[in-house]
Amino acid sequence: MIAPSATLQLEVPASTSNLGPGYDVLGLALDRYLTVRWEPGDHPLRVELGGTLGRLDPDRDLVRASLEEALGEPALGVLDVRSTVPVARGLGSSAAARIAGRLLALAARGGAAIGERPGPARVEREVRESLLLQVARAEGHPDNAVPSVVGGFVAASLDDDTLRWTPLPLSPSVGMAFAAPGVEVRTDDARRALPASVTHADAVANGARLAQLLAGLARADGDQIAWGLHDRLHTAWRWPLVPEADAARGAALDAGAWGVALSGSGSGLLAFGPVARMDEVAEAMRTAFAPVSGSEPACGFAVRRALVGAAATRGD
Ligand SMILES: Nc1ncnc2c1ncn2[C@@H]1O[C@H](COP(=O)(O)OP(=O)(O)OP(=O)(O)O)[C@@H](O)[C@H]1O
Ligand SMILES: N[C@@H](CCO)C(=O)O
Repeated sequence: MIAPSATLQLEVPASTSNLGPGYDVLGLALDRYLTVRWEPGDHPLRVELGGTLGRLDPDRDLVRASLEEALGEPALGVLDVRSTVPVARGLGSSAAARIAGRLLALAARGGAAIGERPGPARVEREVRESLLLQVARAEGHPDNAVPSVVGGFVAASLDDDTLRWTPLPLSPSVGMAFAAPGVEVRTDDARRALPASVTHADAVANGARLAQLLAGLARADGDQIAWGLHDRLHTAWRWPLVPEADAARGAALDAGAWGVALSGSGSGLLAFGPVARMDEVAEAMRTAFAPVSGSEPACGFAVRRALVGAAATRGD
């Protein structure tokens, strides 16, 4: 049984993924955060959940499960886990939780990953690559894990258990807004909804859109982004899982967005447009989702890219 020698605290940014045709490849860290604090103690680990995690069962917390899996033994003390990332809405909450648990385990074992210096401490390179591989394997895809650990906009792939990733340019003039209905879409379910194969024509068309999307995002070309967001690998099968998705996309476009894609596997949508329009776009989408009755109210907010990935933060 193990507890940290001093309080450990870290934050992990949310991530949106796919961005239309970049299925299982494109990922972007966003400025919503999972914050975790592990305090020493000599009693069995007590988990306290807050923010968007308040409805979850502390006994089945994914941060704790990842921490204890990585430790290989039970943890002691108090684990305070709170989040501003909506759960099962397409913002990579599960990847963030897995990253947090593994980073805490590394720090408790004396790894230099986090917690040794005051203020933000980035993850060391070797530790980072190993962590990325573990989380990408656990998730089954790398497009949430990579941006949440390294920050920014990335392309990532996990082929034959080899992880490759590269940063990508994103113009600061590209604004983004996220909104989701009150119902969740679990990634496992959304992956099961996909066909086993797609046509050659669809694969070619997707590559063409992806290339245009990346060029458009690099230089904030709204028309190019709008054209590039059309996807033929996953969206057609998942869009029907999101109630009022057509209404929310229409509302976003009416409010000035260039284009809209599923965020991750849904149920959230991510809109792109001029930075100055994004509060209104988010509110328009949220309003369109509001009539959907679910476990929680609809949400909507403008988002910005998070340049810094998972990092230690100074405790109180
Ligand atoms: N801290 C946590 N503790 C326990 N379970 C969590 C935690 N964070 C997320 N989860 C679980 O992860 C699941 C959501 O993960 P899922 O991969 O389906 O969606 P997501 O990661 O929020 O979005 P996406 O993968 O589409 O970007 C939920 O079932 C939720 O219970
Ligand atoms: N690329 C993954 C992201 C899920 O967060 C999917 O679309 O299933």
